[in-house]
Amino acid sequence: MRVKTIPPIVIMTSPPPSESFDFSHDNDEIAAFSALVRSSSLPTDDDDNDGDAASLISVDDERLHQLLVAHHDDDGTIASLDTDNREGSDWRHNSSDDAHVVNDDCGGASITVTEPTLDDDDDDHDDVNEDASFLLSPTSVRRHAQSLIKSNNTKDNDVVVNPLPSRLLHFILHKLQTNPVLSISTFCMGVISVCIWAISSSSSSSNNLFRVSKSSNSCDDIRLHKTYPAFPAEVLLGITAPHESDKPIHGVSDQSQNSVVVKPPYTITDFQYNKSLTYWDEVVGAIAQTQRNIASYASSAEEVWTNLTTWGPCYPRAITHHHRNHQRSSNNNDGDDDDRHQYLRINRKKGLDHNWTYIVQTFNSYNPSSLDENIIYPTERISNQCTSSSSTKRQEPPLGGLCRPSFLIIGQGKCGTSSLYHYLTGHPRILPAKEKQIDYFNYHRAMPLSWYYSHFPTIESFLGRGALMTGEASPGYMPYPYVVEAVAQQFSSNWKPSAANDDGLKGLEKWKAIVRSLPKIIAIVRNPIERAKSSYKYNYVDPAITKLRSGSGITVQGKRIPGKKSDAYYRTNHLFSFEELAYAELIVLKECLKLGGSGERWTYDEFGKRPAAFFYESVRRRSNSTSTTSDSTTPPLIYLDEACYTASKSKAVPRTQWNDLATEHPNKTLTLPNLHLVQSILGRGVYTFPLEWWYEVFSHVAVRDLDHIHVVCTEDMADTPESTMENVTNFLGLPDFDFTNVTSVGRYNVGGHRGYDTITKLHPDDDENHGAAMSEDPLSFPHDESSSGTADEEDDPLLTISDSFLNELIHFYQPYNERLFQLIGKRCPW
Ligand SMILES: Nc1ncnc2c1ncn2[C@@H]1O[C@H](COP(=O)(O)OS(=O)(=O)O)[C@@H](OP(=O)(O)O)[C@H]1O
Repeated sequence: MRVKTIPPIVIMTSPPPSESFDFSHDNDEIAAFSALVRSSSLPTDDDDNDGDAASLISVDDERLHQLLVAHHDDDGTIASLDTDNREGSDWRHNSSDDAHVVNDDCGGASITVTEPTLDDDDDDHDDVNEDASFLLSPTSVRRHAQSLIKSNNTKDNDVVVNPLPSRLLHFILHKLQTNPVLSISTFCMGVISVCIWAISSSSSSSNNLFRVSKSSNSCDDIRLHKTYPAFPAEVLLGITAPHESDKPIHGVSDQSQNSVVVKPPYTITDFQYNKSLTYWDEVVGAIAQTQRNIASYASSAEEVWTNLTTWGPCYPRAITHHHRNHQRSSNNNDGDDDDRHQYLRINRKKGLDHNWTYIVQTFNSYNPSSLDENIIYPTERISNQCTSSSSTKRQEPPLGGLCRPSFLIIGQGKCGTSSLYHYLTGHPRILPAKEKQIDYFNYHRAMPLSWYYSHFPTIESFLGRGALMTGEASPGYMPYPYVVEAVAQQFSSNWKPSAANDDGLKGLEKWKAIVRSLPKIIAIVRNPIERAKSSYKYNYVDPAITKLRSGSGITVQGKRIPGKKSDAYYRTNHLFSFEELAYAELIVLKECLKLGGSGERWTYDEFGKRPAAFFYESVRRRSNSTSTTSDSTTPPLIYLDEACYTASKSKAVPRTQWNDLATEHPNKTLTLPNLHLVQSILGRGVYTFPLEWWYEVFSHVAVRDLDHIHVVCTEDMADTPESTMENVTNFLGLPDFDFTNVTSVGRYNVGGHRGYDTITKLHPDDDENHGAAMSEDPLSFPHDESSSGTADEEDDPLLTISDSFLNELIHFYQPYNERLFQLIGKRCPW
């Protein structure tokens, strides 16, 4: 039987109006609804046939809307789902005029469908507005289901209606009743996931736990991997998988059929052996507690709610602003707890008055093309409340329901961070951020933390998808010690770099605990000469040509450079070659990075003389140590980006390192803003210096069992992508996953700056656009294995390097590369 891919609608029945909830009670309405399902032609799975079943019907929400509207006159059913205004969980009220009760003609039970509001725009949106109800008779439900079958031109057995134990539904509804606004999404997502699981498990004679149809043209779409609906709800809700004996198999695609078969890639046992997961204890604790609660049927709403809304890296769902007013004044996250209890107290009383009987929740989880809608992000971006003042930061909006990143890909820029990010988020247990690069810790630090977290999926997405983590990739993090400091202090207020040295073992234990609370750090490094060429193109050639072409008033020697000329014209007349720029920088770097050079002095002055400086002790310790380097000829910690590049000479010569160049080639001295990174096309490839600051915080020689930083070689990602990704996965403590389908899609952001999300297929024949993209882009350089150069690019005179300069570069980088390999404990092939 083929399972339909249309999004499911969950129709749930209400709990009895009693505060002490009896899970074994079979509500009349459930029985009536079960009868309704049985009396329809749809198959059910109520094995013991005792009516202990409510039903889940897969139906497209748009379709349902149409159907409901269509039936309005027939039987008085009101259909007022406001599909226009719905985005994520942002459901809106319907007008009370639209609601009225229907006398049903099937089983004597009338069914009220109440649409909850989760409209975050409204401060006072805590209660479900009963006026917003719309009403649906059992007859119309059946009719809708039947017409749906017809309208979709499917065979009967394409729609599967499965029962869920009514006590489970009672249980869930009870939660909704006691805390409707806050927990509704969580539970609906859980139930939807259960439905999917139930549907697929009953519909397949094989061991498949999930089946997701593949849309015709999406099979090659990497994003498909992010739509796997495997989920923890089955574990969470205490439901055992049907094939317990099956060891879980990690996400597998069955390409032979028109479907992708996915098995949940982990079970609770995976967690038990995977201690490296930062929040392992929380996850296991939440699962275990929830299972116990369900098993005993004696849990309090608070307990279960807490467990379900504190998932892995997510903060408990915050209370609405309205209820925050009731709490004692508190600006920190602990306020959430007070809020919750207060809210529950109020709502438990109120809950009795709620006439919740059915909730319709739609969730469009299976359409790969609408991936972005599938991930429920916070409905409101909080940027409007932000200013740069630190007092504003103290009044952080609550973090409830938001999730923090568990890993940061910190760079280096032009080393394949886009590919690494996309490959990694192809793992079914990782949810992507709203965008690859958030740049919070370098550019947007003044924004509240909630702004940062609003770029990540919410707790509902985590629960619904069975995700274990999310993360981002901002290459602008790596070069800056102040970013290391910001990350450490953001996630742990106790951090100080010397913690591990404070008082022997105790200090070390303290340090471990602190580091475990930080996101894991992933860095990627590439042959520095190749990186430099990529940067030259991205940071210099492309922006310069774009600007020149636009004729935006760039002058040389007082004369305006004409716009709309050919690229070749600009390259020949107005651009420095790679070698020219790199040579100028090399002189500066050599002086800066020598033992006792300006970099060492500058860094010591900046950090080693101010006890309040975050890295004070690190800098002093390392400057006294003779064993920090492999060859004793390179200096200790250097803040390369700040220390090595001198200030502007003039507007026309923004770096004094370009002084000679400007004199020799006045026609190429462009007064362009945003060429600042060109100062460090070579420097950013001396990876050891920026990384050592990160290692000061995230690694410790004495603690081999706790490495919180992992470095990937770009060339390994190019040559052996699957095993490279497997290493990253192991580092993150995630279940194994076969990345073949993810990495074989191609590479991201190839050739200058095509966009972080733009894929270039590995074999040009596979990609119609590839050729076009490359022919637009004749400027490039001789590439190594990891790059994507073409013969055309290799001919570009701007990129030609003399043998002597190439050797000089190799010689320059060699000691720093060795020092890097010693730091990271492995060698890259350069
Ligand atoms: N899988 C894989 N293996 C090897 N190399 C790869 C891979 N994916 C991307 N790339 C190359 O990485 C360069 C882009 O790096 P980033 O995405 O980090 O750039 S950015 O800093 O975010 O702008 C860019 O380099 P250039 O093409 O030389 O510019 C990409 O081609």
